[in-house]
Amino acid sequence: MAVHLQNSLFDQEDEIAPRPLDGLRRTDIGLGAWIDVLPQWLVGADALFEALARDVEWRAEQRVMYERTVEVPRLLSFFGDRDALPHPALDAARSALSRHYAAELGEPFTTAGLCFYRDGRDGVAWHGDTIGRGGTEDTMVAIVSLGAPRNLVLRPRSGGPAAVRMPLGHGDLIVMGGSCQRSWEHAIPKTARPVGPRISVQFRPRGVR
Ligand SMILES: O=C(O)CCC(=O)C(=O)O
Ligand SMILES: [Fe+2]
Repeated sequence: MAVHLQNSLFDQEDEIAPRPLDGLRRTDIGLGAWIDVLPQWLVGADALFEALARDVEWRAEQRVMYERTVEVPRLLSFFGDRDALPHPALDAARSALSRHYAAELGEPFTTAGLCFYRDGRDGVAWHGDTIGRGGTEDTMVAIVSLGAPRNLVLRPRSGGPAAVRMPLGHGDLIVMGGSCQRSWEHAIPKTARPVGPRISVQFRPRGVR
C-alpha cells in the first residue's frame, strides 16, 4: 500500500531512530495504573510510516458480533516473539524500551502488534489487553504512534465516561503500566473529523495480548 502523509506532519530526517527515553513523564491515573508519555520519541517517523504502510502485509479481519459477521475497523499485522520485525527501527525501539523498563518490568518487550487506521471510520472499541496475563497481572503495553494524530482515551473498567484523553501524534510514545489493562479500558474513538491514516505499533511482553 503506498500512502503518503501530508507534508505538514513531517520531520525531514532520513535516519530513523528512537531518542533517549529520559524525557518520559509518568502520570498516575489511579486504581494502580499509570501512563508514561514521551512526545516525538522517534526521529524519522515519516520514513518509518511510509515503509510500514508499504511493506507490512496488512490484513483485514472479520469478527462475529451478535451473530453477525462484521469487518474489524482497522487493518492488522502481528509479529510474535520469534518473528522478524518488519523494520529495523522497530528492533531499535523495542530494545530501547526493554532496556529502559528492565528493572521495573522484569522481562523484555517481545511481540509487536501493528494497526493501520485508514481514516476516521477506523478505530478500536473500549477494551483492555486482557487476552493473556494482562487480565490478571500488572504489565506494560508500549505504543508508538505514527501518522495522523488520534486520541487514545481511557476509562475505569468499573464504568463512567472517558477519564483520560491522550492525543497521540506522529512519533509519540505512550506506555500503559501497572494494572492498566485490567482496571482500565482504552479505545481509539472513531471520528467524523477528516483525519489521515495512522499506524500504531504496540510492544508487549510475551504472553500479554
Ligand atoms: O492504536 C492504538 O494506539 C491502540 C491499539 C490497541 O489498543 C490494541 O491494539 O490493543
Ligand atoms: Fe489495546
